Amino acid sequence: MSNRIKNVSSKVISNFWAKLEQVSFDFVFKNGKTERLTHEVYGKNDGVAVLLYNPSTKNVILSKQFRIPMYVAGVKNGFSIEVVGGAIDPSESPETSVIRETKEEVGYNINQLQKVATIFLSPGLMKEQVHLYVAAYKDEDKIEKGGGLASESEEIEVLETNFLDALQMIENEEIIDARTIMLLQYLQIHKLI
Ligand SMILES: Nc1nc2c(ncn2[C@@H]2O[C@H](COP(=O)(O)OP(=O)(O)O[C@H]3O[C@H](CO)[C@@H](O)[C@H](O)[C@@H]3O)[C@@H](O)[C@H]2O)c(=O)[nH]1
Ligand SMILES: [Mg+2]
Repeated sequence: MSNRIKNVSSKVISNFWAKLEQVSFDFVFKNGKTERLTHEVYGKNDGVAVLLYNPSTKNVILSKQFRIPMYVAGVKNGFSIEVVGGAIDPSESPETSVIRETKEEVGYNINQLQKVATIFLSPGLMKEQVHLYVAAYKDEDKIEKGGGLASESEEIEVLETNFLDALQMIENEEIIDARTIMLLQYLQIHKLI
């Protein structure tokens, strides 16, 4: 069963924000037959996402922003309710990236991160791995307005939401981002809030 993938080559189709490659490879099927396949692979740096939760007030911090892929899919006018997250800068560790994204997007200063999982969001298309975290916060940790970076044309609305209301938003399909659903359910399963 070893060495079933041979002669891998890649052609860059687009390299705008992230890279779209056409990857060709010989795939040896279980019956021993080899076929040359070409698949598209998309991705940039790996990503992070974090759900902030306040054990005292039972609130979580979510964000709302425009997502063009969602708009193109004809869903929710493109506005998505999500956890904090984004692409890791090349010089950063995942943890440093979470702390920076949290400040930029929602204005909180967090330091205690709890790792939940590393996931592929769409393994048939994307090579990006996303490192998921939860982090407890207090009201005093709010140090900036948040809202995203104007220099990157980000416009992020910060939503401080009761945890049970957030779970209800999964039920009624107001929240449809996979990372956000996973992390809300993680809090619920582990009774962290
Ligand atoms: N996605 C994307 N973003 C772009 C593009 N051009 C500019 N941007 C800008 O680049 C910034 C990316 O912000 P981040 O917070 O780093 O990323 P994100 O959009 O929140 O997260 C998305 O990408 C992550 C990294 O790949 C993913 O981890 C995450 O799941 C999500 O798809 C945003 O300001 C966005 O407007 C583009 O072609 N595509
Ligand atoms: Mg982001």
